[in-house]
Amino acid sequence: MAKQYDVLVRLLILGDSGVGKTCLLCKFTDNEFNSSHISTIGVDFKMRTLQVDGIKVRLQIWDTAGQERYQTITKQYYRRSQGIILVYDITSSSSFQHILKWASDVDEFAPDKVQRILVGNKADEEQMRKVPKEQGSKLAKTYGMEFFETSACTNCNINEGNCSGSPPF
Ligand SMILES: Nc1nc2c(ncn2[C@@H]2O[C@H](COP(=O)(O)OP(=O)(O)OP(=O)(O)O)[C@@H](O)[C@H]2O)c(=O)[nH]1
Repeated sequence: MAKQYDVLVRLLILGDSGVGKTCLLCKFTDNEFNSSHISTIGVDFKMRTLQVDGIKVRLQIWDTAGQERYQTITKQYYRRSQGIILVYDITSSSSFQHILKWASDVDEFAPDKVQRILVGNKADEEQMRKVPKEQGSKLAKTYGMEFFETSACTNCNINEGNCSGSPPF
């Protein structure tokens, strides 16, 4: 049987409850969007294989519960991750402020020099925006992260270059 992938990469999605972590993952792996909020219990994962420069890269993406009560469980998964996606909701200032706490947990529990990116989700909710795009960009620069605004709802920046009017920084 042909080998299904050349490289396995483990990614972890972190952020407050309700910022849209599960929706981002479902959109990326299955092109599905769920308008209701069903809180993740502990952790869950999904896979997607991409072709990158002729190499089959299998992404194993771990979705974590944002709720405080699951943090003991979710922190067990930091150590094995090779990349971390920190997510806030552009309509929620508190979810943005809490990125500092998520980033400090990453410093404490994830491998040294793990790659991180910052994502401001729900970019379709412009009229409800509480976090200016520049603030997200500034925070990302401070931590040396790439920054994207996304929408799992409208498919903005879920796959590269498919978000007209809202290119990644
Ligand atoms: N407008 C809008 N709503 C979104 C978007 N992404 C997610 N949502 C909504 O936000 C709510 C929470 O989404 P989830 O993906 O369940 O949130 P989560 O971060 O996984 O939450 P926990 O599992 O509790 O940590 C749901 O009602 C989603 O439909 C988006 O891009 N735009």
